[in-house]
Amino acid sequence: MATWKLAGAVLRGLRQSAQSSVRQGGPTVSPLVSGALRAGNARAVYGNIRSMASYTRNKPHVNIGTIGHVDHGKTTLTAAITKVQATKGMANFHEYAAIDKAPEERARGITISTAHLEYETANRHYSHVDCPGHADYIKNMISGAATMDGAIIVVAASDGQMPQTREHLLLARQVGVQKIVVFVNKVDAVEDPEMLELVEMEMRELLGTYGFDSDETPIIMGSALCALEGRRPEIGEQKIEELLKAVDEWIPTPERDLDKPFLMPVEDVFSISGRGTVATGRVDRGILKKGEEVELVGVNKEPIKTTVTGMETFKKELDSAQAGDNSGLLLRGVKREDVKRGMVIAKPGTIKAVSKFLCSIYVLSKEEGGRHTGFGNHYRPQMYIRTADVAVGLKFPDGTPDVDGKMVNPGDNVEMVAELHHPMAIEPGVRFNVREGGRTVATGLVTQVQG
Ligand SMILES: Nc1nc2c(ncn2[C@@H]2O[C@H](COP(=O)(O)OP(=O)(O)OP(=O)(O)O)[C@@H](O)[C@H]2O)c(=O)[nH]1
Ligand SMILES: [Mg+2]
Repeated sequence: MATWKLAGAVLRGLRQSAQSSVRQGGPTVSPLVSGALRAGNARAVYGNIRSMASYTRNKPHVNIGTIGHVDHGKTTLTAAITKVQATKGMANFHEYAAIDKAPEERARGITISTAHLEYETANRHYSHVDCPGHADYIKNMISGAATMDGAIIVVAASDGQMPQTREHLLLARQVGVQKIVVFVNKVDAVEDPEMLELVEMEMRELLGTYGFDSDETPIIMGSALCALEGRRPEIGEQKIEELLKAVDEWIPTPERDLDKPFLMPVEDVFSISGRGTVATGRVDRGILKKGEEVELVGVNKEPIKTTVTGMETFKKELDSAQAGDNSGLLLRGVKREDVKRGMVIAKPGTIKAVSKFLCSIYVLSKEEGGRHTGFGNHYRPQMYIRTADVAVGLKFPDGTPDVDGKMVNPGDNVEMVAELHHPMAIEPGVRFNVREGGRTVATGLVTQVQG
């Protein structure tokens, strides 16, 4: 630990002279535009074709994705992976511009919405979500990460860890990602090999801080750009091979909850004219067959009843959607505007929309990127639950002495009562993040539903 801390200090010194490639935040996109962007991605999962191939479950399926600070090379790496796997017939090559395809993404050179794509290795079938690194779009990152079984964190060797390297590790952990593989990118742009060693030490320290295995986590160093451009295979293509091997070996195929009642949090929604509304997301638990009835739970007090008349994964037809699948469900008789990201699609009668619950909260310290000051009763931040984000009021439980004078300080663990602005599908054991003023300030767990 002591050496890591020291390494961190040395590295920070080194970096003062190094040029940072971090871009400044520009104007944010309007909700309308970002809605359109998201729908574009949902269409990767569900096509508008009536006759299509069926999805064959001949390999275990795992959901992964790229996370990390803005500009560190997540989209370039995603494109490079598909390029390398395409040469073996295990992927369709997605060019960089085909992943960041929205006009605003191209103009600003950043990822705004998540992009979903698929590829295979010899051992497994992967669904991959490329997340935005920019702090303004963390909402999209959280809902993308909520679908991952494991993640690749990309960190540029030229910059080392940056604010969203840390925040993404924290959020990934909090949404249930257990295992991470580190890709130290842009090694072509770094001349001093000592710099790479320091980045590795610093990343190991960070992994430990956020509850990941600091010693055993694989760290691969390479250049996504070289791999994509077919240059310097020793840091390009070969490193992509090493990365995929590490992902195959280090990220376990999760045990899926196939026996529990079906539940899928909605990540994206779009409509196909003449056919209906499609909701996409990663199935959390259970199995659903075509033609079965479901409920859309959340936002409204009462669920919306509907029937699933079609299901697909990456434009391939599914007979049933099961825990772990990244799927699109065609919903009968439901309007596009009635389905919202953050709702869940569940087996009827198995989960309720509630507004009020008891929770256990950990308030991040200043050093962890949290608040510098405490907060009191009736604190009103934004809560992120599964793929949802909703305004919340947090207050101390009834009977707390001196409620008006009581403060919760950074670094504290506290039990509080949460009241959501609108009801969501909540049950004990569900984890959430709390954000305010553009940063994550607390994480928590639902302990008891109150109504
Ligand atoms: N020198 C060098 N540049 C790279 C490498 N990988 C990516 N880049 C460049 O870094 C810039 C950012 O790459 P992106 O892949 O868009 O980064 P990102 O992490 O997806 O960025 P956001 O999604 O906006 O957070 C681009 O100009 C890339 O060409 C690399 O291995 N070496
Ligand atoms: Mg990107």
